[in-house]
Amino acid sequence: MIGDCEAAAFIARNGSIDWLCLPRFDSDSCFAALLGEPKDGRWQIAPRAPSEVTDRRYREGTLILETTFTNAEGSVRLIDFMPPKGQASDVIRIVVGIEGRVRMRSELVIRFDYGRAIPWVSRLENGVLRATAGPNMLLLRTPVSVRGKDMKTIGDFTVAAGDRVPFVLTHAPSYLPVPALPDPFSALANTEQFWRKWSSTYQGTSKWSEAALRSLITLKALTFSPTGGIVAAPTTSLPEKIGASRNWDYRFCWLRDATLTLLALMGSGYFQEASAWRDWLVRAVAGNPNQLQIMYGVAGERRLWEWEVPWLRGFGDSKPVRVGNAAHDQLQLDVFGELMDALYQARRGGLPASEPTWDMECALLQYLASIWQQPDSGIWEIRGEPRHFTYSKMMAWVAFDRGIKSSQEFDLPCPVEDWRRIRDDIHRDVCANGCDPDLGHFVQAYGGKELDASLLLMCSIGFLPPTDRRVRATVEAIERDLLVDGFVRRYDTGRTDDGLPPGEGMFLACSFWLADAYQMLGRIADAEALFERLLALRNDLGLLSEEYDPDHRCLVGNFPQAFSHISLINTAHNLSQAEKSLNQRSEKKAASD
Ligand SMILES: OC[C@H]1O[C@H](O[C@H]2O[C@H](CO)[C@@H](O)[C@H](O)[C@H]2O)[C@H](O)[C@@H](O)[C@@H]1O
Repeated sequence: MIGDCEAAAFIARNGSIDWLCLPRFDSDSCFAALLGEPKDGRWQIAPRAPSEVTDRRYREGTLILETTFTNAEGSVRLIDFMPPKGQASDVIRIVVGIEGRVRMRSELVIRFDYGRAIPWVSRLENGVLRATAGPNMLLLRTPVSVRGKDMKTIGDFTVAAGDRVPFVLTHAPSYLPVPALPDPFSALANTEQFWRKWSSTYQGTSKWSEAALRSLITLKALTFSPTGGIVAAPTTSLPEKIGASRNWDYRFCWLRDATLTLLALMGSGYFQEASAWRDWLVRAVAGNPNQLQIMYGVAGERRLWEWEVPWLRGFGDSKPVRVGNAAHDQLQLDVFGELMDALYQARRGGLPASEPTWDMECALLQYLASIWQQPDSGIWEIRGEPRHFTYSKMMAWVAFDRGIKSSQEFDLPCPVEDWRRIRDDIHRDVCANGCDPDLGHFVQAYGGKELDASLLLMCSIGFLPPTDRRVRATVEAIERDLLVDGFVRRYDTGRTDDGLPPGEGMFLACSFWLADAYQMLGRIADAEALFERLLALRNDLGLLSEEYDPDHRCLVGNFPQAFSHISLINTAHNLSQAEKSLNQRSEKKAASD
């Protein structure tokens, strides 16, 4: 992935940009080969003769991708990046000759509207190629001579050691004048400086700092900088099981994912992003609390209607390809808890507020008081009948708990006696109905026997201490029933009616939560071993998707997913804290001996 903090492009190992939506993450795509075929739009730059990728990496601390191809003719490096967006969105590709004389080809297939709209291509006086379709325009500038063939734009060229051949692709509205196109070499220097400066804020010193920093850079890339909104992932419909139908559009801002991002950013010293997100949140949820949505568009849009794209065959034939997300109008009680917790943590972290949020928080809790007893769709957004999910109720408890703490610690007025009473009622209700007396552990939903990995969070949210026998029993039951190859399923899709055919990968965020639960239970060696195994699942560039398929040994689901990267950062911090305290304890002991 490369990106400009407003959109992201995905580059395959064969040098082909197979996914790109411009100018926003959630715009219609102009390259959709990832979800279909090359004819659905892509841009490949690669050696003409068969070659191998001998190296692929990000420049240190940046989102600038370098891919090195080697073949019998020599070796070239392809540098791909998107400069932080200025007037227009640009994708810049520079081919650098390393050894020999390598014959190269650029093959550009522009298809707007998710692969459907073939643009009208013309050449401007200055040699720039212009592709126009409806409201969109893409401009290509390169010293390479390009020609049209079979509805593609082809450019053949040869690169000798030391040569640098640039390509600049710029998006702009078709009804505006052609924007100034950037100089590719100074754009490279500026982009490198931008990311290096951003990365230098992170002061992590543990053995996991490098992994955490890569995840932080990924979260930054998922942040829509004009508004501060954070998308769950920049892709749609990458399947949770190859060939199946659990394919969703993640190019929106979930309150849950984004709130956890806020905490991970603040914990890593990134207060500016955290504060931009908090301001986004306050704008998005402003209004009547009974209209609160669980997700919004990057600028706070509310209408995220879901539709299917029948002409795209889907990644690995996984149909349907969906745009929009019907989960946007579900009731998910946990988001109230995540919101109240984030705003409480923001206060504790001293995050400056652009607007006071306390009145809004009071209104949210007043509304939650009237609905917490309702069934909901839960953290996993089931599409079956709403139920009384145990974790949703625990998070309703969190909402009141953090409201009370905010009021007490920051001297904010509230009906504290009422809130205390409701908080305690919810706790009693969860312990009475969410914990099965025969099994001795918590269960997914009231009255059921099923397990759910969200229950792993009950200690870290403060609902019960790690010493509680029901907590230990729940972790042990999850180890027994939800682990496959040591990784965690969120629930058993064969036994929980989620409205969908069963079968999906191991949920990576839940696997990190198990490592956190181990750490809280004092099982540090287990926690570290699981964390190391999870790190090993990252692709060669340090990126994680939503899930992992242990049978096919591949990442599945949308990519890269904020939820997975947030969890990685949090677990890295938890484990390094645990190591620090262990070291301090042994130092103290050594001193007293
Ligand atoms: O699997 C069913 C649901 O999957 C998606 O939701 C998941 O992703 C969200 C964004 O990262 C996350 O907040 C949620 O907890 C996950 O379950 C999908 O967006 C839903 O529409 C779908 O029902």
